[in-house]
Amino acid sequence: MLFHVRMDVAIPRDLDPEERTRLVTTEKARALDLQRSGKWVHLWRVVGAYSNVSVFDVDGTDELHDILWNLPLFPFMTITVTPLTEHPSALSANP
Ligand SMILES: O=C(O)CC1=CCC(=O)O1
Repeated sequence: MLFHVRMDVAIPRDLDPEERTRLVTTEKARALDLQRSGKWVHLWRVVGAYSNVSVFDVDGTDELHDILWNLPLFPFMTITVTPLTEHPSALSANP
């Protein structure tokens, strides 16, 4: 199943800088692993915001929830999930 996910990041300004660096570094490593595994299909920065829009290809809502819940920056993100299905006018639906 495909899901569009928007993540708006808000790390507290007073967070210890070393902890901030550790979180961002581990988040990046996790994101790269998930992209290599094929679960995190797209990862785009939203222009002008500390936000991303992503597409995940996972077995279902439980797997997506587990992935998002375990992201290092999860405590500092507001996450909006939109399930996707093929549009009937998409090229992929009209070979
Ligand atoms: O910077 C972000 O948008 C949050 C994030 C998701 C994956 C990553 O490496 O950073």
